[in-house]
Amino acid sequence: MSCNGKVVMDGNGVIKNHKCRDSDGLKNGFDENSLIDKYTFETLTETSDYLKKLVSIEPKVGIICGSGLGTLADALDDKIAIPYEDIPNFPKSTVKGHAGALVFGYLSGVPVVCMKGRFHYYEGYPLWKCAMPVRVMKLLGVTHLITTNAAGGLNSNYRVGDIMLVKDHINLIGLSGNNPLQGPNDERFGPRFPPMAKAYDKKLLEQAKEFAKELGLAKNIHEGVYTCVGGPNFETVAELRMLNILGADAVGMSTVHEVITARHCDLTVLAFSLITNECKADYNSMDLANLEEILDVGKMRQTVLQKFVQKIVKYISTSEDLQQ
Ligand SMILES: O=P(O)(O)O[C@H]1O[C@H](CO)[C@@H](O)[C@H]1O
Ligand SMILES: Nc1nc2[nH]cnc2c(=O)[nH]1
Repeated sequence: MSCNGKVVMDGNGVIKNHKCRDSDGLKNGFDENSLIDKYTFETLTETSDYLKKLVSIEPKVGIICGSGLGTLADALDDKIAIPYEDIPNFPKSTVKGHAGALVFGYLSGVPVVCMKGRFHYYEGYPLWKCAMPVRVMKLLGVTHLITTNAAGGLNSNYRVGDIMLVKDHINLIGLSGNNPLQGPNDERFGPRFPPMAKAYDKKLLEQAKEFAKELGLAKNIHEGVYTCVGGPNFETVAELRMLNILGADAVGMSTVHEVITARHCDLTVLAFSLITNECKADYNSMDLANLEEILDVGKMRQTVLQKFVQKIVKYISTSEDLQQ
């Protein structure tokens, strides 16, 4: 369970003052030897056990709904929604467009669990905490993660409403020394030094591209590189120019730490961005990104994206190549 005592952490989750450990160092779910106060395997198992007792559905696919994409969870059959505040050790959603519930149910007959609302670094949560639900999904039996986001299009060929399948990422936050896997490594989740060169499953990506075409999105589907910045402010013109030079096609404030955590514990990953705004690296441009417009684009695409995700989930459940 989470700590009720006084804990003072810096922005990276590094503890400054912790007054509520017991002698085994794990009473409150934290590892005493860690400079970073991360949940242990046991703490996360407490969370997954709580959910297993509450819900009989055994999810195979985990879905993370991006900003304005919570309606992906609405398409589930036989839904059971559990508010984050009722789940032990779960953070709370604080951003508009992220409802804050874990939704269990079936998509195309396949048992799934959806995060209707994700956690962002700019909300004040350290990266490991933003990504902790991915480990809970793993402990629930999930083998595949579909993570989605709203993102600004850096690639000049991208238009609002397009979908970018993520083929790779640039972990800007990680390259500057902040990573969800920081701190002691628990081999029960995965290795100390996980490779990230093939983080996004190529076969799943190719298949998703075909599904997008079947849904009439041939002109709107791309594959590209996503980059995650800390936020919450949108980028300056100089920053957009830098991101273009780095080779990023879309920019957002999420997803990368989830994918790293998922690959670390060997989940197969598909990620896609809904391009909600075009990032104009031009001082004369009058287009300024704003949340309302971003959420509107999610609404505009909700029906087709529900069908898109349904097709992907069905494919995951039937494709032998993807069985783990
Ligand atoms: O990445 P998701 O959660 O879709 O949200 C994106 O949209 C928000 C900005 O409006 C930011 O949180 C950005 O990361
Ligand atoms: N950082 C960032 N996140 C976004 N999410 C949606 N659009 C944007 C954007 O332009 N920049």
